[in-house]
Amino acid sequence: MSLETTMNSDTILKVEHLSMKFGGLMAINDFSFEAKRGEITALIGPNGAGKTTVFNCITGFYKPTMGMIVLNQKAGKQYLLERLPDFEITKHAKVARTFQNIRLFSGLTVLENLLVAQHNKLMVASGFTVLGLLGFPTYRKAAKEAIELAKHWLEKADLIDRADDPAGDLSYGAQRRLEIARAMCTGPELLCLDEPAAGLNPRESAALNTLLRSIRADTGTSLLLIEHDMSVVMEISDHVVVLEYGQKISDGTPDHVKNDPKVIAAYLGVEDDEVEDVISEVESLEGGVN
Ligand SMILES: Nc1ncnc2c1ncn2[C@@H]1O[C@H](COP(=O)(O)OP(=O)(O)OP(=O)(O)O)[C@@H](O)[C@H]1O
Repeated sequence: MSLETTMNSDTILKVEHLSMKFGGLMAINDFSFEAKRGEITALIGPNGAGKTTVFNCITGFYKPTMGMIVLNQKAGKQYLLERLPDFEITKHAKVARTFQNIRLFSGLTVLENLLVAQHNKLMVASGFTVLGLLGFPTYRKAAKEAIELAKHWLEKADLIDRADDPAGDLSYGAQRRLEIARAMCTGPELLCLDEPAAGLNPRESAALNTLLRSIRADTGTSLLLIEHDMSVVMEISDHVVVLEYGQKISDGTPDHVKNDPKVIAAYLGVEDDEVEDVISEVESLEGGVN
């Protein structure tokens, strides 16, 4: 489903008045934010704040109780994601995602995982017939291009030397990069990453940051990530949105959010009326250190 509305072309994603209710629990309550094209936007917040629920609404795994989610493609075509089934969100709106738990085909090789991701393209080239098996020229050309694209992303993810190894043999950090490479092979306009740094050691975390930065620099893909690792968030994000109990409590640059009293209070778990005390304590500690 597509529509034409006036929207700033710099905006890739606009979430408006999103609410999601599970029985009596209001997991997301009137949440709005925008992600800019070509930027890395991070969605952060304490455990249970509603981050994964927002992701699931954007990627079609949940249908929100209320609200609108507009995906604004580079060419100007817009999609109301809350009305689309998940496979159309991937295929037409060009939103790809990774999961908190790695979901690779562990028995297939690293390269094969990236070719499976391009299955749709190859099926079209085969005319949905046995032409592929018979080596029809259009299919051969598409298959060659698919391998080239896979190799490109294996280079970017620093996995080219492991192309023929089973994906299950890779280290945890390498599997995370493979998942991202696989998502990039689908040519997404928006890539949603659910805790990409979870469980990574500092070296793997640095390799992940390099990959995400190169995606931002070299492709038109915008990134939206949920992340608990603040060093990753503060280092690579252009824009940070903070959720607490399903509501937005802060929105801005990493520096703005880091110094926002509401965010400090949310992470320290203090009540609103204690925020000022916490801030002055933090400031006096900072004064002491400097
Ligand atoms: N399918 C569901 N059914 C019922 N409640 C749910 C469901 N999914 C999430 N919730 C509830 O919604 C709230 C938000 O959960 P969510 O997983 O979105 O938070 P989160 O910020 O991603 O947390 P974490 O950082 O721990 O992953 C929680 O109270 C959770 O228990």
